[in-house]
Amino acid sequence: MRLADLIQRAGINGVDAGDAAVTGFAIDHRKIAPGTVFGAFQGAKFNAEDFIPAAIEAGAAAIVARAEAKVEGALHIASDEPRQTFANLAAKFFTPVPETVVAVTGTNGKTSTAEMTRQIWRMCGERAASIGTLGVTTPDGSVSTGLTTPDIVTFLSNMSGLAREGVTHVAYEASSHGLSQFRNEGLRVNAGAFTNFSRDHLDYHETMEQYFAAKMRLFDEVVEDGAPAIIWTGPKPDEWTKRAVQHAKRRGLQVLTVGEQGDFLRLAGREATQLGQLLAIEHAGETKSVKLPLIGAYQTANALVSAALAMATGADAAQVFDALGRLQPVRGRLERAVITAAGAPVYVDYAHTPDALEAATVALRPHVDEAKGGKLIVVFGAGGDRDTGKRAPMGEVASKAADTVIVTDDNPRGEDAASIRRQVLAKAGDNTTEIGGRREAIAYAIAQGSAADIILIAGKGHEEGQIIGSGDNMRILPFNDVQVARECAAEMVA
Ligand SMILES: CC(=O)N[C@H]1[C@@H](OP(=O)(O)OP(=O)(O)OC[C@H]2O[C@@H](n3ccc(=O)[nH]c3=O)[C@H](O)[C@@H]2O)O[C@H](CO)[C@@H](O)[C@@H]1O[C@H](C)C(=O)N[C@@H](C)C(=O)N[C@H](CCC(=O)O)C(=O)O
Ligand SMILES: Nc1ncnc2c1ncn2[C@@H]1O[C@H](COP(=O)(O)OP(=O)(O)OP(=O)(O)O)[C@@H](O)[C@H]1O
Ligand SMILES: N[C@H](CCC[C@H](N)C(=O)O)C(=O)O
Ligand SMILES: [Mg+2]
Repeated sequence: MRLADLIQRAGINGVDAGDAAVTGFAIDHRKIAPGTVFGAFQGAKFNAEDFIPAAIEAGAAAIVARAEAKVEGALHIASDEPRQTFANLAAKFFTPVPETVVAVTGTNGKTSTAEMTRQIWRMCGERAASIGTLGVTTPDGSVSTGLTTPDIVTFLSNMSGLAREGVTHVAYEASSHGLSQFRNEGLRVNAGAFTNFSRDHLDYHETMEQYFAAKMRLFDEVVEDGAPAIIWTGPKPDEWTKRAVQHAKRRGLQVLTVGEQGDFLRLAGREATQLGQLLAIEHAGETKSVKLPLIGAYQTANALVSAALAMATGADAAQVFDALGRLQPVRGRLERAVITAAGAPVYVDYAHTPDALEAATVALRPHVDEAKGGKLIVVFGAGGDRDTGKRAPMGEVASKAADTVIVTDDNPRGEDAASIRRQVLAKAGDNTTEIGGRREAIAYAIAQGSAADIILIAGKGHEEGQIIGSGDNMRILPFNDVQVARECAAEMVA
């Protein structure tokens, strides 16, 4: 492929690439082969501009970097926003791409929504895939990628790989890190969704304003002109929701609100049943009744946003409503791991923000048999090397929402686990106990649980390991909450 053609198609002016050919794209200088275009970005740990000479030595055909970067011996594609320019250029190389691509952002619910959108499409007969925290899920299986948002080269090559395998519909999760680092764009995005906004990741974004601005790049820049913007609006739309609507309107997108206050899909009624929820949904002047086979208000929210994404990109409404009734649970999201010998149901949930802990406990509270003196028992911790300011609010929320709370460890990474627990405990009430080892904490909760109780193990969801240490000392010890809960329940019987 000729570099000059890619440059022209990406709308980059003032660069003469001559006859140079392109063989690939890389953002890591160690992955350069002759003919590769190297994106040399300034990162949190490295300034890849330092690796430009080595990249050229290895045969880089061109370097996308700031104008100030020193490039000698290869074409310099200079840009004020090298990551964005690189994404746009690479996207012209990695083709074809799936016909229908949608992106989901928000603090909580991105993975669930991307995954449910994939399921709905599949039930509508499309070959669909999703990309996010759970990895890449295709019609043929799933592969874990480690990060919610892969790097831009992996993202774009995955997209074209999926298209080549015949996948026509992809829903991907646009994290704030990914959006602010231009890690998932360049290709046409047909619709975008915003689930909700609350505290998280302030270690990286510093302020709520900056965190919100990162998310709003989805509506401001990433989705195509005039695209549908699906926005969740709960019973009382908060300021962030209103601002998301403003962003979408300002860009001229087609705003489709969903929820108790929604215009496109209005949640007119929601009743908890033993195994799910009975929903009344208004759409296009008609009210449909849907038996959602999942519990918890938050799962209704994600299911409806997914339904709207599918409908807004061409799926038949009747088929979508039918699919809602057949949704499969999303791994690690209010997943019932086991019922103990004493009869206590144990749920695993990926809640790792104050808002998510609230949502998960609200979802489970109705299942506690209060008439029989049942308790909601919650085990959770907060991750190391992540937003420290969310820790005390998480402890406070859990101790208010649950009857018994056990604060334990969740991926301490490079931090001292005991110090993280202390921060979580700062505003927690007397109903809170501290047990460092996560297995011991889970065993303790399970030993307490009776048939009237509900046990919630929060924070790790689908994760398969406990991350301890950082840098060269980082280790991932195998750990899966569902499996450990089952083991602890079995040990009690033995
Ligand atoms: C803070 C952060 O987001 N970092 C991500 C970011 O790194 P960075 O650009 O700052 O990279 P860097 O390590 O400083 O290196 C700068 C550049 O030098 C290059 N390099 C580096 C070394 C070398 O020898 N040669 C070389 O060329 C690197 O490839 C990179 O392009 O870009 C990298 C590649 O795209 C990511 O792997 C990396 O994720 C790190 C590992 C990470 O932990 N990220 C987490 C926080 C994250 O992004 N999480 C969100 C989930 C959030 C959520 O779900 O709520 C996600 O979307 O996954
Ligand atoms: N719509 C929602 N409203 C409030 N809380 C939610 C919502 N959806 C999910 N949650 C909570 O957030 C947790 C994580 O859900 P999910 O993995 O779908 O979110 P995410 O946005 O992808 O998270 P991450 O940022 O870690 O990738 C759930 O286990 C639940 O506790
Ligand atoms: N995507 C989130 C996941 C957090 C999960 C929790 N188990 C933790 O380690 O904090 C993050 O990287 O912040
Ligand atoms: Mg996710």
